[in-house]
Amino acid sequence: MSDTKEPLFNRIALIGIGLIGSSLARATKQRGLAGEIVACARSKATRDIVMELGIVDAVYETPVEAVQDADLIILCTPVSTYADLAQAMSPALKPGTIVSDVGSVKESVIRDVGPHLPDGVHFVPGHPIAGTEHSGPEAGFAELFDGRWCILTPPVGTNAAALAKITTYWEALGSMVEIMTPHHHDKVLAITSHLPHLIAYTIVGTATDLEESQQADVVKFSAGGFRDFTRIAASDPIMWRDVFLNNREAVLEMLQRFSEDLSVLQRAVRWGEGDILEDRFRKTRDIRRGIVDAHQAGTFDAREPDNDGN
Ligand SMILES: NC(=O)c1ccc[n+]([C@@H]2O[C@H](COP(=O)([O-])OP(=O)(O)OC[C@H]3O[C@@H](n4cnc5c(N)ncnc54)[C@H](O)[C@@H]3O)[C@@H](O)[C@H]2O)c1
Ligand SMILES: O=C(O)C(=O)C[C@]1(C(=O)O)C=C[C@@H](O)C=C1
Repeated sequence: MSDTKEPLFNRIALIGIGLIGSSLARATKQRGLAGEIVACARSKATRDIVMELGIVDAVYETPVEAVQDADLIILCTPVSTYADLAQAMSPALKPGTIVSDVGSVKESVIRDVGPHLPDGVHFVPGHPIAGTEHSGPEAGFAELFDGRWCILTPPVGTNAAALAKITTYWEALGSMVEIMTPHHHDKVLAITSHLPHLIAYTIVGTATDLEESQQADVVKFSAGGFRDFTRIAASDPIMWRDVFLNNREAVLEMLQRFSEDLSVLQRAVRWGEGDILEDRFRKTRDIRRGIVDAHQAGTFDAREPDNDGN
């Protein structure tokens, strides 16, 4: 009798094969989680690259071809494409198929995808809290999800077996799974991910609007904090446009609070109120230390948040 383990899924279809899709393809293949991995990419150039990279078994031009006979479909494109993709692939979906995604916002995804799925198809939205500023199929790597959180936001009434299977899949990719409501997800991510990106895009934009003489020195001396902002501000413009268009309420709420807090610091700088500045900076340093401690205890994130040794 053979002791070869059955893969978790017979056929996984990845709709969109950029940073996240190609990382999923690589990790799924490396860990033997699917009998077959197929993808959908619109351009021939991308399809050629993906086949050359050898990360999938087949790649199709249209979603309806790609999802044929798949038992797991994962949307890995910018979130504004989800409604059209769900509509396009729905005629090929069979009862029992699981549809998931990796989108950075969740309430809009449920709104956009859910109505297009036929009865009996299980929808389990997800979001790996892992990424880089790079995009495209060459940017992916198999270890991306290792030791990172993956948040699942199953709608009320989600099939328990489908939820358990997606949980097992992400855990097999090395992630830690947390389940929450899409509303809670969007609020938390608005402050931990979306606002930081908005601030990075702003500060780098502000620096590039300076007079020419100052601009040259911005580039020359951007070795510290500013350089970190430029990394984040290099993230994909389409993906991030879609995040802000689809998490408007939560981002605006966090932005309002942020602006108020910034005004307090602005006032302290103006009036030389050192105690206010010091108090705030001490509190934030404690928060950072708490995050690192939780990380080292294995309760926050199994990977170093950064490599600065703090
Ligand atoms: N980059 C990150 O850090 C990160 C992290 C977690 C989740 N996400 C989410 O993952 C998703 C994909 O992001 P990414 O970083 O992999 O982006 P990416 O730009 O690297 O890849 C997206 C791919 O989708 C393709 N695409 C766009 N529209 C398509 C369509 N209609 N049909 C088929 N393919 C299409 C693009 O050509 C591109 O190859 C987004 O929804 C994003 O919110 C990104
Ligand atoms: O590390 C990065 O470059 C990221 O921006 C990753 C990051 C994040 O903000 O943490 C970006 C978007 C996601 O939806 C999830 C993860």
